[in-house]
Amino acid sequence: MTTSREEKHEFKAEVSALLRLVTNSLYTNREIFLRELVSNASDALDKARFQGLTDTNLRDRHEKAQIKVVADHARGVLTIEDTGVGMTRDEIALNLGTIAHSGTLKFMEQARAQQESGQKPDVNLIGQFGVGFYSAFMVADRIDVTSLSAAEGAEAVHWSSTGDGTFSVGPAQRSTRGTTIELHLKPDAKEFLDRWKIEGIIKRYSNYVVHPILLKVVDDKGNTEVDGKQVNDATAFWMRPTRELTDADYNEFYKHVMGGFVLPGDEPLGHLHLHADAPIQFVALLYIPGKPPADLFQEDRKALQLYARRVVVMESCDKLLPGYLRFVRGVVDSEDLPLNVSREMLQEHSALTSIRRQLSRKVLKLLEGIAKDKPETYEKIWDNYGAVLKEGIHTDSTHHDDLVELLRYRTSADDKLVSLAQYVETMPEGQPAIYYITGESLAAVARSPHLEACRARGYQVLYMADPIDEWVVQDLSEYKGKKLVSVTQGDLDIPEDEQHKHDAGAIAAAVDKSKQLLTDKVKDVRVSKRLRESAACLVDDSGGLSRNMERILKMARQDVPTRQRILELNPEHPFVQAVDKLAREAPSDDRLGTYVELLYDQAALAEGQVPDPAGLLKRFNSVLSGTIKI
Ligand SMILES: Nc1ncnc2c1ncn2[C@@H]1O[C@H](COP(=O)(O)OP(=O)(O)OP(=O)(O)O)[C@@H](O)[C@H]1O
Repeated sequence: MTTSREEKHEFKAEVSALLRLVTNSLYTNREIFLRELVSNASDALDKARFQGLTDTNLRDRHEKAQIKVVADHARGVLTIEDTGVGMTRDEIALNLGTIAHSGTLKFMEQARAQQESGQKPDVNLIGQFGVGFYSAFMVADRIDVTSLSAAEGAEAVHWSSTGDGTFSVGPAQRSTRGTTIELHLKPDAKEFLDRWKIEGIIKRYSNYVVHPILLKVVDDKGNTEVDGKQVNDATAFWMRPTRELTDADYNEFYKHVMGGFVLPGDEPLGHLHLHADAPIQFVALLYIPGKPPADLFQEDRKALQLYARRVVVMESCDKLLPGYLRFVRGVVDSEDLPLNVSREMLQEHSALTSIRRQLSRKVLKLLEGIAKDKPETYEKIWDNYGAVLKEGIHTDSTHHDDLVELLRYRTSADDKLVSLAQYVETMPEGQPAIYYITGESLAAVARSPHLEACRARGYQVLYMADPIDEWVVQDLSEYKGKKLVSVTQGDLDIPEDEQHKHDAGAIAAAVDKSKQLLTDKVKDVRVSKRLRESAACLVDDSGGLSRNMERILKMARQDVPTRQRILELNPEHPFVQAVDKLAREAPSDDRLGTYVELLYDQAALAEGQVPDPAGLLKRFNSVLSGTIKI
């Protein structure tokens, strides 16, 4: 709805809080405000270009796409102007007064957490949270926005605020579509009128913006000093031939892809620059980010940018790579995509499927190459994205074998990551299977008694501590003819060494007594082949859900029944032997109940669980008091 009156509005509470933070406490890196406003202008130009392809009624359809930055020393005003889609009255009040998405809150949470831990809130990442516009209040004590929407019939609108909790919206004069943002610079921010400073900032942060950024400078007497000098490159970086580009160039463009800024030390761990001709013609420039993007596990995460002949057609297109490669960021530009269709139709276009097929293969090849030639870099990739990549084992049967070769695990041998190929190569002679253990964390699996027999035989056990590993092992029953065997499930079939050979009836009395006394706690009791030092452990049946899987499903609020487990006793353990002796010689001795319970307690404790702490203490003390002789 349009109205000719000037109206005052209050910012939504979270915007006010954000503004207080931005205007009062952040004085490092103030220059990023320009990057944010230029990026908004560029987005608005992209939108206009895209809408103009299908909407013949769009205002100023053939208007030249450009961004103008005007430094007016006489007025003390810095202006950023674009010929983009503009905003209607309703849009301006919504976009610059409330928050259409949850970005502000997330940004505030992060800033607050930084403040609480004694750090300065990092304003640099403000753009990643979708609240970049407000960063302009770091340098301006008043902002005037004039905009004319490209929509048919829209009227020009003026927005103004001093960032103090309110803003006003009213009519304006403007004849061509686009947006002008006037920053009335604070007395201590006049440096942002300096020509060289502005050029430096634009080159640093916005060089790869594909629209020309033109600079005009007016001196303090009102004379034009510079008129319309183009400051940025304004070329599509990805169209340049690979042979002309250096690693430094690629790293620069990486910053652009990541939204203009990356944290210190965040250099891409690899990149892929692909010029493909058949069956679809496209160029892709993809990066493996040095630091995991914050939205990696969010539904609305960013994906690759899709261009059709240098025009952005989708800011974030998740059809170009499978979900398990979602950490890859970059640009895809195709000659073969129709420009004059809706976004929905584009999403379903067959060219995307073909591009996705090629990109998936190439990214996996890139990873394979890094794993082979730069194992240390690959370890970083694995630590950052291994849990995401593993999803592919379960979801992508086409690339199953390639993905299996990319798997890395820490093992019971040491802290190094190994591939399955390395594991098999270094297996001692006679080792019949590949052993693994799944659990809640690396620390938890490392102290598990289930590893004892494998350790004693010199067999490495793969540590699987990501929830997704439970699905991986379901889809990977064997590798190079060797079965993958869980050390926590089933009757572990490890060849026994001479020293530890014992017959199944070795501790028959202890086993029988435990079965009898623990009927409501365990499904069965048996002699263990996997224990060497510990007295007892709990194992799962072979097949069926593992204990860890049960835990994961319960955390995901799925209704899974708790299955009873099997208690295994170590026939070489003195406590087990003592219980066995007592059970044979005095089967009705009252103490047997306590001892057998204690065996069960130990097994549960080894897994970090104490089902009955009070009972455990009582049992513990009754045994201790019996042993201390004064
Ligand atoms: N120059 C402009 N032309 C048209 N719309 C604009 C312009 N500047 C801002 N807007 C609108 O205001 C909204 C809020 O801008 P803001 O910079 O705060 O966040 P954002 O642009 O959504 O996030 P990000 O900067 O991370 O892309 C934008 O999404 C856009 O709709």
